[in-house]
Amino acid sequence: MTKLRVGIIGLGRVGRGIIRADFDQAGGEKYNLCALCDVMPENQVTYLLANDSTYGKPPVSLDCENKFITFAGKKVPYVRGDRRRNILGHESFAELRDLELDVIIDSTGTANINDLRGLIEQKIAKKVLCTANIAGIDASIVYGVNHKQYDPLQHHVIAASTCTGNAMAPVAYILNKHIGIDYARIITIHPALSDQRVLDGFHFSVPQLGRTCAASIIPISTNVAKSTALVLPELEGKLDSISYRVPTTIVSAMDVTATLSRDTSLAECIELMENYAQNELKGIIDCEYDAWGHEKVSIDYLGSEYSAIILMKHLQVSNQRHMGLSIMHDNERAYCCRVLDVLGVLQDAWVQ
Ligand SMILES: NC(=O)c1ccc[n+]([C@@H]2O[C@H](COP(=O)([O-])OP(=O)(O)OC[C@H]3O[C@@H](n4cnc5c(N)ncnc54)[C@H](O)[C@@H]3O)[C@@H](O)[C@H]2O)c1
Repeated sequence: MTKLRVGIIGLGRVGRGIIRADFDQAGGEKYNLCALCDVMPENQVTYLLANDSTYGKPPVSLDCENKFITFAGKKVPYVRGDRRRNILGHESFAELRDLELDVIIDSTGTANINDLRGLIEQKIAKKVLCTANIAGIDASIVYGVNHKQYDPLQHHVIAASTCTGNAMAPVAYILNKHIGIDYARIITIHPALSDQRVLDGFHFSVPQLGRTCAASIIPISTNVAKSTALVLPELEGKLDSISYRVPTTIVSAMDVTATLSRDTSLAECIELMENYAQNELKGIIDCEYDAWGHEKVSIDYLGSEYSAIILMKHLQVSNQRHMGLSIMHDNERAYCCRVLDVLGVLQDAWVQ
């Protein structure tokens, strides 16, 4: 099978994480990486790829020269450009067009739907895969939950949902399919992200994200309820969510309290989760039973590729209808692995 020609715009935590996940999983051979783009100069991107404060050194040698980043000897064209300033007709994007990409991943966090459709209209790529659920996309895909609904003829601008959407949706899918969810409140305890300030300062849209990130637990609204309902529309209106940003760098926790639609038992719920973890959602969810009788802490899940790790000791059912669920996930690593999985879905269904 011909490998898709893939480009990535936005080489931040997620953009670089996608490249790294591909090298870890398949020596960089899963897809044909043909273009990289960010506002940074290529030597800074290379420096950040080679020196990752969270994951350490990558499993590949890196180098750079004018307009190329080299991975283990393979030269990948690098385009320095700011899509916000002038994507359409801008010289740097003409360079991208010449690379004849099949799919471009947008992991900038700054795109709107017009930007993304523009990439297709201007023939920069045939499909766009975005790392956020922005308004107006053709489909949001959570691998393991709704990836079989991908339709290459209808879906051109696709999102691989969000990190928390990928953690919540598989578990919600299991519960809703077999027991039913009347209502759930989802609390995410999320590590700091690059949209926060190191010290008090200006934040263009959420003032509390402008507060010193290491000094506070910062409550903010989050889209995890919406992201889950996007792939499980039957849950629309039944979910609420809030996020607390905490001063850690990686691994997110999720605490869910759900009212179920029928009576159940802890034993039934354990069996359900175990069954999916070993079969239909193998590699996507994991049931965690501690280490030598001791509970792990968030950093112990660094590098985990599971979308959701269910802390089985904290799975609770009370009064047969109320469920408490604790989940952990490596918000970068697991998400980047799912982006690769969604790319695989696009590749398997490639018709152009
Ligand atoms: N960090 C996570 O855990 C995580 C997980 C899942 C999804 N996401 C989503 O992925 C997106 C990126 O998140 P991130 O954490 O990697 O952010 P980041 O700030 O680390 O990276 C964004 C990168 O995009 C570049 N960029 C921004 N605007 C650009 C433009 N107009 N043209 C070219 N390059 C541009 C920036 O220079 C930066 O390198 C966000 O939408 C975020 O919500 C993040």
